[in-house]
Amino acid sequence: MDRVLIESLGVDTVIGVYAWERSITQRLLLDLELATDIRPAAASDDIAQALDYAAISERITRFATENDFALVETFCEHLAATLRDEFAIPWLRLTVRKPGAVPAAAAVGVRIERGTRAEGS
Ligand SMILES: Nc1nc2c(c(=O)[nH]1)N=C([C@H](O)[C@@H](O)CO)CN2
Repeated sequence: MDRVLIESLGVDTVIGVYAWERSITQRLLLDLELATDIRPAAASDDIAQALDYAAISERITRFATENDFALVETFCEHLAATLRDEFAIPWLRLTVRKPGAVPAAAAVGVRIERGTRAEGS
């Protein structure tokens, strides 16, 4: 299956398990691979036939502002379900990094895959 990509999307959200994290926003960096068949979009040259990465990026930004989870895991799981449901995405890989959470690391985070990949993809 083909993929639409969104890389290093920055969003600001309330996220964290500690008390000091509950009253600030922190930046998360997201990478997404979204399975889709690009051939209908390519054949028609019509955005209506495409998985619109701009619309999905806007939805992710809104999701981040509307939620205030403790764990990165919870953010990931709920975001993956929201995107799969609203954009009819059969399979996705989502990586969420929290830069600065562990000062000695460039970033820490979580990667999940949800849904069913087409045969051989
Ligand atoms: N697996 C996880 N471990 C930790 C998380 C998390 O969301 N998932 N969060 C924290 C704290 O909020 C940390 O980011 C503050 O620096 C610690 N471990």
